[in-house]
Amino acid sequence: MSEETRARDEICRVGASLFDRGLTAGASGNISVRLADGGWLMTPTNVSMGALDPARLSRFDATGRLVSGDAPTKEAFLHFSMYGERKDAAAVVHLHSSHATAVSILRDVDPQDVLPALTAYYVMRVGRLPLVPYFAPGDPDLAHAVRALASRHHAVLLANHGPVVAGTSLANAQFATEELEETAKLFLMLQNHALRTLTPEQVSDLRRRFNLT
Ligand SMILES: O=C(O)[C@@H](O)C(=O)COP(=O)(O)O
Ligand SMILES: [Zn+2]
Repeated sequence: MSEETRARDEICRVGASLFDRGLTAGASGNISVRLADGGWLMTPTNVSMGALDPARLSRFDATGRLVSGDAPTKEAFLHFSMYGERKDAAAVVHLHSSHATAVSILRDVDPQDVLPALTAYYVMRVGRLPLVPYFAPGDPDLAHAVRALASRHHAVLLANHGPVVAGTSLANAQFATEELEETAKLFLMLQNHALRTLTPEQVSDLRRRFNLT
């Protein structure tokens, strides 16, 4: 089986898994994968993550030209922004997962780092999470705003919208997105409770141990 065939199947399998577990509803969310020839596969616009067809994914060549498949996600430029700034990114996942999206709507969060270091696994998979100011979905200014953060952050939270996460593989992007969602859920459960978050020393220790940037 070719690398591209495997990538097509993996995108559809991951999309169905995310959809079936309620991590993005309706036709929300999008996924992309960078291929070895420098091109990309992206999910088409207006399609449920639960009903993706490997043969209909949007295929771009290495110059970013659409060469086959259905019309791509309206966030194609946002995905390209991530890849442009992160040479190690092999995949990008964007969801409207409920808890992360709820946090993206809270008024009093730190826009430099929206979620506290609640657990070690969150620090290991996500790290710092900046809030991208609100722009309409598909607005080129949204892609520009993500580009401005992407060299320093593989995960960002779009205000009043949802998370965007890059990974060195589709599995890593998926796992980090799921960890972000679980941490957002904990954060909301713990509102109005006194927290004992990880200390800066504990976070630095994790960064050293696991070679995190
Ligand atoms: O929120 C939106 O409209 C997009 O960001 C999205 O999640 C789904 O759009 P398409 O990928 O164009 O279907
Ligand atoms: Zn969206």
